[in-house]
Amino acid sequence: MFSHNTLTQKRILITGGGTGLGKEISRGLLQCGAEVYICGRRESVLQECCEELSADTGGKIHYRICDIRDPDSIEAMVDSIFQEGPLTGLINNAAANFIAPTKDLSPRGYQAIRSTVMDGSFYTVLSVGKRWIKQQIPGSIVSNLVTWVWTGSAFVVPSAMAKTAIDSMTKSLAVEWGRYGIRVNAVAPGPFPTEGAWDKLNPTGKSTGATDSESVPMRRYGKMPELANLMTFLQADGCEYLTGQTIAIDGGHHLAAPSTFASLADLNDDDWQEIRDSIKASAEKEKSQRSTG
Ligand SMILES: CCCCCCCCC/C=C/C(=O)SCCNC(=O)CCNC(=O)[C@H](O)C(C)(C)COP(=O)(O)OP(=O)(O)OC[C@H]1O[C@@H](n2cnc3c(N)ncnc32)[C@H](O)[C@@H]1OP(=O)(O)O
Ligand SMILES: NC(=O)C1=CN([C@@H]2O[C@H](COP(=O)(O)OP(=O)(O)OC[C@H]3O[C@@H](n4cnc5c(N)ncnc54)[C@H](OP(=O)(O)O)[C@@H]3O)[C@@H](O)[C@H]2O)C=CC1
Repeated sequence: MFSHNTLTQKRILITGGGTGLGKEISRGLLQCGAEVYICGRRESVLQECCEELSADTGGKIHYRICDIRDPDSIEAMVDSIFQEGPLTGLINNAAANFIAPTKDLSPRGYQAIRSTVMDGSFYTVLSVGKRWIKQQIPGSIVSNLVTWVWTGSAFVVPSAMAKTAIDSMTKSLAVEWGRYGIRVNAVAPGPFPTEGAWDKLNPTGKSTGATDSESVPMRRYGKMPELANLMTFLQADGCEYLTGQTIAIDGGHHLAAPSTFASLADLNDDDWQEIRDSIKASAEKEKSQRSTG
């Protein structure tokens, strides 16, 4: 779809780029000639991802350890990247999520999601955007959202709220920063199975609904190269007039309900306990690998 030099001269930071969708988007950007920076909290995961993608693509990929909930950590990361040369693009992809009945959420549970998805994306945009404005460099910001920005979703309320906030940031900043040549867009994927998301959203196989491919009009999950191609298009030159948009890539899912977790209302307390235990086991495994945060 694109040539190997579509993104030559582009230097793109993708948060949470060491796993899942972020890793496959990184692969796509590298195949088109971009230099890529990824970040996350687990050094071993980032290191392995860089080794694998550089061997597979021959492209230039670097990592930074960073907790995007901490604005100082972001500033240090962005500063060190700009010392090697300015970025041309930013992809807000890092996120946190788990399914839970909202009545069972503690303030800390809500904050864990909000601080990553809403605050983390905003802090990163601010850190990169203010440098672009000061240095008079144009740039492309793309946030990885979800179709719940239009539909909402039960049982993942903090995620739906925080993603919707970033949808609003996308529209607002497209206007405020248009005069600096900074484009601000977003994508809203439907289901693209990853270990990280499925461990937190369908841990026991009982939480179908949003994660069920049969309810997608195209009767299949998204394929990673499809999302990587959309991200490449939004980071490439040629359609700079495109800004302030959130583009769905979901096989028509949100136009043909249920693309949400509304159906989980049928689960009982025992189901929810089993789900919570399973999510906790996945989160603890990831935490034991963290270098920060
Ligand atoms: C359209 C179709 C699309 C199809 C479907 C796809 C939709 C995609 C939309 C978005 C998808 C994603 O974002 S998927 C991304 C998945 N990846 C991740 O989540 C990676 C990052 N995750 C994490 O860091 C952790 O898992 C997470 C728990 C969120 C945060 O870790 P922390 O160390 O910061 O926090 P902890 O101390 O463990 O927990 C903080 C509080 O949260 C509570 N908590 C933790 N798990 C809980 C649970 N299951 N139920 C209730 N509460 C829970 C704890 O009890 C704590 O509260 P107290 O008890 O009060 O202390
Ligand atoms: N999979 C799907 O079907 C869909 C996914 N999405 C979106 O795609 C994105 C990627 O999800 P997916 O790949 O499935 O899930 P993953 O769990 O694989 O990705 C989340 C990434 O974010 C990083 N991360 C989480 N918290 C922080 C933090 N505080 N600081 C820095 N990095 C952090 C994680 O790394 P680490 O733990 O090392 O910090 C991890 O690499 C998310 O924004 C998600 O909402 C949207 C719609 C559908």
